[in-house]
Amino acid sequence: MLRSCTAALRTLQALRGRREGVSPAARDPVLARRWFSTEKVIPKDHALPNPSWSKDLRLLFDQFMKKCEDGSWERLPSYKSKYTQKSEDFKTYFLDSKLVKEQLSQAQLFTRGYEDGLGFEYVIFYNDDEKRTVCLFQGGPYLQGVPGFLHGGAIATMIDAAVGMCAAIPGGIVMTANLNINFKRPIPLCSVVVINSQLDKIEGRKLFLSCNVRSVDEKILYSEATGLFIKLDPEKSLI
Ligand SMILES: CCCCCCCC/C=C\CCCCCCCC(=O)SCCNC(=O)CCNC(=O)[C@H](O)C(C)(C)COP(=O)(O)OP(=O)(O)OC[C@H]1O[C@@H](n2cnc3c(N)ncnc32)[C@H](O)[C@@H]1OP(=O)(O)O
Repeated sequence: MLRSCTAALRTLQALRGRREGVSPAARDPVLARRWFSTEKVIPKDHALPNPSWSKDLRLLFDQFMKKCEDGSWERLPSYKSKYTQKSEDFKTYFLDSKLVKEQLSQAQLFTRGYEDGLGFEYVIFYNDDEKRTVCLFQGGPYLQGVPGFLHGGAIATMIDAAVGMCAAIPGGIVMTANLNINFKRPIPLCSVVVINSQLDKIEGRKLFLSCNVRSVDEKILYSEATGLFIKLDPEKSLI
């Protein structure tokens, strides 16, 4: 655990050192391309391995990618701020266009706001026949609560995101109305856990889901949760 935390912190220090005294475009090739060329920037998909991923996370990732080959499972891509169809629909139906233009240009997904390895490293796989998701999650050193363990809010965030995706694929534009979590064992910082979520029932606009968080060898049950997600009504304002 300590070795992967140290590696993530060292990468951050190296990046910071490299940044001193250079212009933003000189240190960021993506930014440079945006400023100096008309070439379209391809947003980075964060649900793919990077050097901060531990051996456990890579092994599990490879296993699930194998399961994707026959089409029964699907890896869900994940972006910091790319506009997916769902988020565009959300903005169209539920947000004021002035607010979208003026205030959301800096916005990015909470779980993707950290540099590689320091915060939430995860990938979610979806099985449509079984209406369930599996999220492989490695919580980095900036998610600490009690020393050496993940903050409960970070665990809740990851559960919300994983269960939320399991609700959003069949449900469309949904929001969390209720999330009930039992924290049964503390999760060691920088370890890998598996978050299993499933859709239990749909009643009108209500989607009921359940979830458990386990160790890679499935021997430790870290948390259990249930969630209620509501499909938003485009006739109703959120504000
Ligand atoms: C998840 C994916 C989303 C995809 C879409 C965008 C794409 C973005 C891309 C990438 C996302 C990455 C993933 C992020 C994941 C994180 C998700 C979150 O954390 S969401 C933030 C926290 N949640 C809030 O802030 C909601 C605050 N609450 C509300 O705004 C309203 O309460 C809302 C919309 C949830 C429901 O309001 P109403 O007016 O539409 O519906 P009413 O009539 O109140 O309820 C409908 C039914 O549900 C029951 N209900 C509502 N809340 C309940 C509750 N808390 N407990 C029990 N029942 C409840 C009611 O009793 C009613 O039931 P009866 O139809 O009469 O049987």
